[in-house]
Amino acid sequence: MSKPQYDAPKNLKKTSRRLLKLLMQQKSRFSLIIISAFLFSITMAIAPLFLGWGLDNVIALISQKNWQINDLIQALKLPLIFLVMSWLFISGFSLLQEFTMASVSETLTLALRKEITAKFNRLPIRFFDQYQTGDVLSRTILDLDKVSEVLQVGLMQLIVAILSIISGIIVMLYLSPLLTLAIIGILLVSVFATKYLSQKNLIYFTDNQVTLGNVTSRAEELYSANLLIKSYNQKETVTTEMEALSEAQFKAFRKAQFLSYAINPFIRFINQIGFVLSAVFGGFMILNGQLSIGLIQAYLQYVNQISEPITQASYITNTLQSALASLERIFEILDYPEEIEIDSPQVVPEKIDGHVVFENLSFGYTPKKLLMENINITVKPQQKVAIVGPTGAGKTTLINLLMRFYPLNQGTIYLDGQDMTSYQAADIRKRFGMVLQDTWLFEGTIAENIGYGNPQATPKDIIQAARAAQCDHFIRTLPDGYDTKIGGETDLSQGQQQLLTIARAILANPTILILDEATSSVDTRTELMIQQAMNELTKNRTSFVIAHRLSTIKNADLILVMKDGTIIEQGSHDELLAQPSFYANLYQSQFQGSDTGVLG
Ligand SMILES: Nc1ncnc2c1ncn2[C@@H]1O[C@H](COP(=O)(O)OP(=O)(O)OP(=O)(O)O)[C@@H](O)[C@H]1O
Repeated sequence: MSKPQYDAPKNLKKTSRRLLKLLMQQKSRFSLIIISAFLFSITMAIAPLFLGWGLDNVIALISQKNWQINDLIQALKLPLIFLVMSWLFISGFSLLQEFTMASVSETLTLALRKEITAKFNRLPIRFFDQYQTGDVLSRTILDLDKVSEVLQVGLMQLIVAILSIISGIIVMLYLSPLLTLAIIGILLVSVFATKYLSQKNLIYFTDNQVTLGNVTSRAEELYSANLLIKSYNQKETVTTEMEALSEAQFKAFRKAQFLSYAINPFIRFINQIGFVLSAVFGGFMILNGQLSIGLIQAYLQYVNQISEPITQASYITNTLQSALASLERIFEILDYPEEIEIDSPQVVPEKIDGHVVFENLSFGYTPKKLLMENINITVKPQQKVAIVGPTGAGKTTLINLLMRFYPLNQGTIYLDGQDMTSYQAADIRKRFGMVLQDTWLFEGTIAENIGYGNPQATPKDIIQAARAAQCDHFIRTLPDGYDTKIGGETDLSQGQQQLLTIARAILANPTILILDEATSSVDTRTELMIQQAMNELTKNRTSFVIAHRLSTIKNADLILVMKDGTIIEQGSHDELLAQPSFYANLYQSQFQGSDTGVLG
């Protein structure tokens, strides 16, 4: 897994604008939040005045000598009613805005998640070459989670904090401008302290995320390569490595936690200094008759009420920034250039003969370096093409180009005389079937796995395909037959898995078939069964086989011999052997006298 980057966003303005645009898609709910937060802050700003009013009424009453309990009730009645009402409003608004914000954030996250999923289907293979699986997962899971969490909590807090600060300061300025300016001065110190500490904290948290990422990806490797580790006796090395990574993660976590717990008490201490100073100055003002006791008590409540949001706001802006950086990483995937399709594609004809022509084809994975140049191949309908050549020769690349996984630098591939790019890639790919060495079976029943490429297939069709692929017999010996679940208790051998994928391809009934013969050795009987199944599969359709077995190569109508990215020879087995050739050399060195040699 590549290291996650939880740094500041590269383009703060642009990303914030884009986020706002996304939020504006839920305009009514977002407006409700703003209105509710506004009313919440106003009520918060007014509430202390009611308490002050009540307190002043009580002080005025007890300074008279003859007062009755009824007088006290009268003095407190109205202020208390207003106070209770304001607290009810505050709770109501708080509930409303938090609930609505959670729903806005979840809707936005769901929309992003759906957009990413849809995007994956449109991304070119080049994207998957460029980004590692771990990186993509961390963007689509961790980053998205972070955005959702920060939006839900952080954004709401920020909106409320800003509005509370503004409304609080307005009332404070009204009560005592001089004292308010002094308080703001002290609070600014705590703002800068918070900003500084939370930035440091973010760095520690980033470290924590990175070290956690390292531990996770190493653990992932350990599980998947467990067999390899055991067979190479690497247990100790791996354990030491894992311990070192876990140790580093522990240290980073401790640092991050310590600072995050230390920030609040420290900031609260500075704020308390502001509170004490206001109390002292307030005392003088009461003595000088400038303010009543009730109003000073209200004023002190304001100091508390704005100091918390002020420090909170400076803390949240950092968290928001890191969420914006996460969002940027998600946008990077969403903005990745998609497979280029022509504007008005041709409809793929119902019947395709499978006549394939590569004409003057050139291709390179990077624009600067060409791997293949001037490739010309003609394959007649229902021919079997064997592609052979040493490792890295370009066999897979040729198949990738046929499947339109990469755009050509030059040249054209024709299918039944029609330029393949005149069809939509997804439409034309439906006519191709692929059976690769890495058999892909998903968690589900055997029947579901075979029926994957043909949703309309009946159980009878599935059994028929399994028979043709020589796997009906072994499926019936399994505890639940075709309903046996793969991935649980049932472990299938490599050969059995290969047979199932062949059955799947037979059922999908593609016009053109791509086969990557397994190089791994299976027992002779299974090998024979696979061979028979493959023969069944390639019958009556054009097929391209990355061939490793001599029997396949000998039976092929056309052999393409590849070396260093190019086709150096082509012809039938007999044609190629009839003259001195690279193929003849390969054949003599690897196959003569044996029928089971492996080529490529
Ligand atoms: N996605 C890629 N990006 C860049 N270069 C690549 C990519 N895939 C393959 N190559 C390079 O292209 C060349 C041909 O690779 P290719 O996989 O087609 O060979 P191959 O004949 O199928 O090999 P093998 O028999 O080992 O599978 C190699 O030099 C390889 O390093």
